[in-house]
Amino acid sequence: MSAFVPTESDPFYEIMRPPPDETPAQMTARLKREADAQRISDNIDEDIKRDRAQQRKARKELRILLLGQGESGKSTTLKNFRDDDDEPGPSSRPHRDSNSSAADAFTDKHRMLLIRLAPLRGLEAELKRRLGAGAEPIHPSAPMSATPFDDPAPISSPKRAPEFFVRSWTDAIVDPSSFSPSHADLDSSTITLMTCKDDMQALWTDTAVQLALDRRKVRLADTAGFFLNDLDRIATRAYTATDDDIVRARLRTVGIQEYLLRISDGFSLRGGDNYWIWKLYDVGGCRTMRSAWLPFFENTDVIIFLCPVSCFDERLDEDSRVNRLEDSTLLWRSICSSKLLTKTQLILFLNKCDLLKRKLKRGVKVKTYLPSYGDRPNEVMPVVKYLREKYKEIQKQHSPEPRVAYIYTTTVTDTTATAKTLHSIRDRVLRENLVTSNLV
Ligand SMILES: Nc1nc2c(ncn2[C@@H]2O[C@H](COP(=O)(O)OP(=O)(O)OP(=O)(O)O)[C@@H](O)[C@H]2O)c(=O)[nH]1
Ligand SMILES: [Mg+2]
Repeated sequence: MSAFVPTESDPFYEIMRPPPDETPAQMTARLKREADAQRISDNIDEDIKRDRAQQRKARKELRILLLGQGESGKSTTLKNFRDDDDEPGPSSRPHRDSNSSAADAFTDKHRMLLIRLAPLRGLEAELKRRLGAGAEPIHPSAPMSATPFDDPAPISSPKRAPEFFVRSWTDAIVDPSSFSPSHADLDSSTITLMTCKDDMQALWTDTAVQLALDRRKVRLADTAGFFLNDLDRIATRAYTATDDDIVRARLRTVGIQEYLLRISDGFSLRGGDNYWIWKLYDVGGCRTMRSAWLPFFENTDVIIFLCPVSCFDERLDEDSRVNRLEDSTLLWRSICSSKLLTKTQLILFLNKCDLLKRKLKRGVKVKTYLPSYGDRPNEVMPVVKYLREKYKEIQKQHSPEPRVAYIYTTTVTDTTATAKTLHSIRDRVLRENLVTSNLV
């Protein structure tokens, strides 16, 4: 620890200035006194923090922060905290229409489809208006730090942050019936979608269109919020959103959102009276939003950090010069080394394993983008193992105090598998916090 050395601009300079005739021995003694005072002050801060944590735990309250870069799957993980037993249905691949026009040329038929589908542009604008800022694409910005929260200067109260939303836990538990036509007015958007359904299907299954997409390496089916295979089910009057639809829908998180969940001590969301309150904080992950994270570090018991492992060849939307995996690694290192988070339980999700599998199958080589991967096999298991070791090592090296590594490989759009992961996490988190709060 470095001792406090006053500068001339410091208001206490006159009082704290070393005496002009200080001998080396006096200086050593003074520095020791100052270091001791600093240590006592640090210990008091620590005690206050521990007391607050104990009080929260005595109230059976836990604060959990979801962190990770934009599109890493934080909000999707949150949706999985819904205690719903419905199995998601499998989605089918697009079948190509063998009767469609000549393989690789656009014709009058395509031009006609474009004209007939024009109302969808108006529909898109209307939906964006209703959904707000989260539906807008990010525009690339000037270079920004990956970890703006490392600079402790601009701490602002979360309550005063302009983009802070508080939601109740009933909002987090989405009621599918609220999507049914009896509740939602069958407005012009629904009607436009129904009217355009056949034309959208004709365009999507058209061989020339599919070939053009292949040629331009546009992989729509891998992109967020892909629903074109499900038009028959979705573009209808009776459409009700399924669990699978909810986790695949994409809306950027703007600012920080708070959700409250009641978690039973019996490790089930639908428990008896004996429950914990979990306060979950979902943050916007792109670089422009990360400075808002810092105020939430102070009293956080658990962090679930998402690293999308499929992103090794992708770049950030907000800064196209930055590789996504590198950004995620920088973030993880900074979270691990943060002094404010020394006592925080870190849970790492190596997410988007399904997309990693598809990408490797297409022949994209990890080594090209991550030279340190070397000559290991270009397959899912070795890639995941490599990243797991890498992230585990970062945690070990950078944590101010030793802590357990909780690492899960996930595909958070797979609600069945994620339910099992979250169940195991609930179990571990509750057990650990019951122990630290002396409740067992
Ligand atoms: N295939 C696949 N898609 C995923 C997975 N995890 C998330 N997604 C999709 O990726 C998109 C982004 O996920 P979000 O949960 O919105 O990401 P986020 O981290 O909340 O992003 P920001 O709010 O911008 O910080 C959504 O369309 C998800 O459906 C995954 O494991 N596999
Ligand atoms: Mg989000």
